[in-house]
Amino acid sequence: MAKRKEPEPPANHPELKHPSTKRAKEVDAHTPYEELKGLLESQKIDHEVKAVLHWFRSKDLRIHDNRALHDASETAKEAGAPLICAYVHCPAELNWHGTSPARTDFIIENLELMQKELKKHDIPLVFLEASERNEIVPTLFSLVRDISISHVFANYEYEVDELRRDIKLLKHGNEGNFQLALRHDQTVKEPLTLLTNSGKPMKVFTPYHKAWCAEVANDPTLLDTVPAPSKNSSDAKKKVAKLFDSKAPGVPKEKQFASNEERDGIRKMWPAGHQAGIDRMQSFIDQIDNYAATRSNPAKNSTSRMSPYFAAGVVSVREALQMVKKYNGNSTNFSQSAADPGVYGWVREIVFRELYRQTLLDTPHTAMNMPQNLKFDFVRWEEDDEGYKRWEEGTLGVPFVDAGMRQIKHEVYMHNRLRMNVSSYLYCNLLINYRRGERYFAETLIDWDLSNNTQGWEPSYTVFNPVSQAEKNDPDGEYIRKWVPELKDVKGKAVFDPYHRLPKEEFEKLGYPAPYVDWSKTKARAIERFKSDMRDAEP
Ligand SMILES: Cc1cc2nc3c(=O)[nH]c(=O)nc-3n(C[C@H](O)[C@H](O)[C@H](O)COP(=O)(O)OP(=O)(O)OC[C@H]3O[C@@H](n4cnc5c(N)ncnc54)[C@H](O)[C@@H]3O)c2cc1C
Repeated sequence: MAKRKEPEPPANHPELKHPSTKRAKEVDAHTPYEELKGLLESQKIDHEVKAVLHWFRSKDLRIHDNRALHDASETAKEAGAPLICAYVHCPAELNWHGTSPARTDFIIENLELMQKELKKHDIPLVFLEASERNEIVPTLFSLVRDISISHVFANYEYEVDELRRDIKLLKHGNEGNFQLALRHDQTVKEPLTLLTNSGKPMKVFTPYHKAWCAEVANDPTLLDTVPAPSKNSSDAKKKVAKLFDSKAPGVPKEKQFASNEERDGIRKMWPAGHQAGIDRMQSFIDQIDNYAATRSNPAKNSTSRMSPYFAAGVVSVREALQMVKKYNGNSTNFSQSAADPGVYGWVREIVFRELYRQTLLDTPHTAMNMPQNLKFDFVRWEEDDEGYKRWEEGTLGVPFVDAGMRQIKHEVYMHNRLRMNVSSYLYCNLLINYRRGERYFAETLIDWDLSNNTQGWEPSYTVFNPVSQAEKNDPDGEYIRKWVPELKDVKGKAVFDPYHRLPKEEFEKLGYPAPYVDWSKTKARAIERFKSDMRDAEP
């Protein structure tokens, strides 16, 4: 039998472009992470410390408990050399990832606050601008050369392109006489260190979670945090005096909010800054008891809403877990048998985040617009622009899904239960390429995070039923009534499925659409399509 071909992405949707499954497997077999690690190990490391640079990227925007920044500071202090910080702003990079206006603004606001904080430590934060993605390294390199930096520190970013960028920097280092040091900072357990008995990185959540809990219970130092950097000495400060008045980058035109009113509303909802993140975490701990019982009920607002702070690294997960540890009787045993259900449940979500980073390094093709299960690349998706439009505006006639899609528009955030439901509806019931939804999330969310998002969007055969999901998780219909005002006066269980549960005349008065597709029929269509298209697929 002829080998089935992967369908070509349609030309009018460049965001759907991706490499072949063959290329994906090649990258998995020779990962850029391995290459980078090898190059780091073979570096010359006898440079005299003249000036030290910490390069902030968009995932470590804090000065507290920042591993690379701390080590940069210690290196500079020991040698009496100046410490300088830099951030390279690259609008093309924001476009490449589809970063939302909200996340762009959040990043820039945090950078401005950090610049002020660092100034109090007599450390300059220099803003550089690279017009194109391939200009990022040369732009940083010119700063390194201009001020004779001997040591560059940064925290690892685990996405393929970001690893390749660091490989490029390292090659410059070898030519340009500086040394590069990268630190693992995003997680508690370093990715690729929780292994199966046969020595392979764990992939399955339950064993990973069990192993993670055991390690953290036995070794509380895994949660140790490091202090903010030391002040530059007055001599060191003098040497870098001209770098203190660097101006924060402006928001690129295509990343601006529609209005100042919208911007102000979002900034109020998601205030920037480390202290704002810590305050939010503290308010969450005050009600963490409710988490186990109501975390899946989107009306109860009982999750932490810490995701934007974790995604941009404004607060580290170690700092957050130190606070949880205090609540947990000063114990780092977060397993089910030892911790309160709220604590156990919340830490479990952090562990998902950790596993997803391990997965990103283990199967880097997941950062290349390719599904984890490569067979899904063989599915023929529907080109249903009307269906997509209704999905995005929240007018599918499916209350739970529509409510979620309206929440994301207003809050640049969506409750996890809804993320699960709206994604399933898009690629199962509408049979629209899941990549379109993944991209829309990136373009809208303030908490966009490549590994959480791509793995959240990983297609599967599970088709969520939005009516029973709503009945179970939003039992009073409060969330639906809040976000879909057309249904606010609908009484009782009719709110979950008004088209089928109200008399025709009553339904017609609501001004709310009938379901765009039939759930049962489209569920059967999706299963059939997945089965038939993946049957002979040989990625
Ligand atoms: C389709 C889909 C897309 C998603 N896209 C993103 C994304 O772009 N960015 C993002 O941070 N999360 C994403 N998630 C995961 C999850 O929905 C959010 O992290 C969570 O809703 C954030 O709210 P919270 O901070 O109140 O979570 P809490 O319940 O308080 O959880 C605490 C933290 O744990 C992590 N976490 C929680 N749930 C998950 C999860 N399922 N997977 C991985 N980490 C988790 C987050 O960092 C979160 O802040 C996605 C999930 C799905 C199903």
